[in-house]
Amino acid sequence: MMAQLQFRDLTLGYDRHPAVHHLSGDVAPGALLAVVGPNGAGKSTLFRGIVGLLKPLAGTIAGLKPREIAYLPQIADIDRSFPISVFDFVSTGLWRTTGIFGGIGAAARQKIAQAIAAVGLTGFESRGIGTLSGGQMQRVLFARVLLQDARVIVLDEPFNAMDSKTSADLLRLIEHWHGEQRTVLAALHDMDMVRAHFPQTLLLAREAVAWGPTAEVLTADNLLQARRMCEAFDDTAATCQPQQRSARAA
Ligand SMILES: Nc1ncnc2c1ncn2[C@@H]1O[C@H](COP(=O)(O)OP(=O)(O)OP(=O)(O)O)[C@@H](O)[C@H]1O
Repeated sequence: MMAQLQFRDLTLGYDRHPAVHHLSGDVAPGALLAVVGPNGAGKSTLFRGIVGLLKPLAGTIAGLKPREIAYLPQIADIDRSFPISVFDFVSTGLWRTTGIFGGIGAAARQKIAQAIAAVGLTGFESRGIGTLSGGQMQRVLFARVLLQDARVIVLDEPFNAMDSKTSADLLRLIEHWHGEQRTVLAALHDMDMVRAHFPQTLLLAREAVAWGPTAEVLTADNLLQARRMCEAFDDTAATCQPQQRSARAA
């Protein structure tokens, strides 16, 4: 089956400084893939590349177009001072079908209400997003993803600072998406959760340390190697020139 996402010698970064380096691999349709690694390993950077917020410095990402992918950014990346209600924020999940200035009809309103209900926030529709707790805001982000109805879903630390009830509720939603054969990628730090619920794992430390079945990836050796590689990585290094790359591969 055709891969849903294909990375080929992908380098992503900022101001010509690589943050994800020479990543190659395929994400199969229906995969439930955890992306793990120490702080600064490049997980968010990879996700920004997948959803088109960052252009590759080198290499390629092929497969679905960014607008076909639903993205849950890290909660810290959301400007919650923006005066928008829960209902209106969740409704932006329909932009792909309605356009930014498209009207919202009765059927769409019902879908939005259903998405808000599915994450347990009925009654919060007219609240400003700035008045929500962190866990409530995370549920709002999930409702927006739900509404996008995308084949590929990319979740950046979806369980950050969340109580166990909220985590369990949202994990059920992810498992439901997996049951519907959607492809889900999630950046996570909780290795017990990854081992229990995510069949595939990519361990990242600027480069891929290991990628495959979770039990084979999350070994003590691989985790130690990932930590060492992140600590040793030179944040100020420039992107490799093509001739340097082929010399490395030789
Ligand atoms: N907007 C940016 N401008 C410059 N450098 C950035 C930017 N965003 C991230 N970086 C750098 O890119 C590297 C990878 O960061 P990234 O946020 O992708 O890591 P991460 O694995 O998601 O980390 P964490 O687990 O802490 O969220 C880090 O060295 C970081 O400082």
